[in-house]
Amino acid sequence: MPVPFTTLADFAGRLADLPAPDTGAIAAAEARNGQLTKPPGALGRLEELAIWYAGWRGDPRPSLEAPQIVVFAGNHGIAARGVSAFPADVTVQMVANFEAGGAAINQLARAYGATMGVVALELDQPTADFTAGPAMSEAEAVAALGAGWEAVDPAADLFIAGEMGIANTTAAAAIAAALCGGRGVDWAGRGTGVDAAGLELKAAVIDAGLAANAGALAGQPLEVLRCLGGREIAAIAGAIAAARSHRIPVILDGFIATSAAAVLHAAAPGALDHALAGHRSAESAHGRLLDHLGLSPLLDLDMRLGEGTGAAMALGVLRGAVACHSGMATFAEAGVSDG
Ligand SMILES: O=C(O)c1ccc[n+]([C@@H]2O[C@H](COP(=O)([O-])O)[C@@H](O)[C@H]2O)c1
Ligand SMILES: Cc1cc2nc[nH]c2cc1C
Repeated sequence: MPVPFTTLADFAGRLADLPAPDTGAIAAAEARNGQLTKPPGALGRLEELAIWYAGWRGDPRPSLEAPQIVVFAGNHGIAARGVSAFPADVTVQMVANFEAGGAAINQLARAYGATMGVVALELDQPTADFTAGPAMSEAEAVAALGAGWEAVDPAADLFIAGEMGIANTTAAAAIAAALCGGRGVDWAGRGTGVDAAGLELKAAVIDAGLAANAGALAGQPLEVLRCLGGREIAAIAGAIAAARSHRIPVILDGFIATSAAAVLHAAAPGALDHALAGHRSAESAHGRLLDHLGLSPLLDLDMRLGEGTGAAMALGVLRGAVACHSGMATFAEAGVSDG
């Protein structure tokens, strides 16, 4: 899909003009839900999910046939500070693994019938170390937002953005601190499995990043993304916005994907109305970030892999919700007494 912005201000303008769900489809889906052969409310949250999906697809009896998963990969200058349990080379190595079909997300995409693509973002050019200044120039941030925007297939009927980037839990935590308040210690987690000393180091790196970029951060969510984010995080923000422009519902993955979503929420309240939280990651601050966004995760499976894996598991739940809503008989059709 062609990229309709060339500056961060343009992108902010797109966020100010987002489509709403189809209220007629929501009303008709609610009416249908009330006639299906089950006690009222007996499918619990599945009912709310199916009605939400119907609204965004503009169809009171929708199908979910073309889910798309894209994994965005980026490298981070702060990786050189030792904030991850793994070396930065793992990012490019995992991209090869995604392309060969050997990663967890490849298996889950197949299991739940989604297409799966990988977008590697300038892996040989890590972002700048944000403890010394902005991670990205405006041109770099816009290019990454645009790569995410372009990756969304307008024909998809559900979108999941996954990510891969050694050190990106530190970037995500810095974004969360800048947007929600607090310090490094409040948002740093174990990521790929750092020890207690690693956790302390992460908190210090986040604090240094907040201090080094303080001038740019105040009240400017897209500046937070540029100064503290990574290319894959910016690409996820661009992809979530592109999906919204096509009324394609989104399932958010873990802590890093949610930090990208949080930037959109801060820039334009309501920008995440087409997104649901797929799961709560075991990354310690993820639950708090979801609370800040007013999102209630569908699953809590102690996962902390990223790649889109938690969201892919939730796709199975959404598929079930839509199948029941659109496939069940009504009381009248089935000749069942409706009490
Ligand atoms: O999705 C999550 O919540 C999540 C939590 C912890 C780690 N990860 C993944 O692990 C990598 C980042 O961890 P780290 O320790 O290098 O910052 C990155 O590739 C993420 O996909 C992902
Ligand atoms: C092996 C490995 C796989 C991953 N997938 C997402 N993040 C990851 C981090 C590591 C270290």
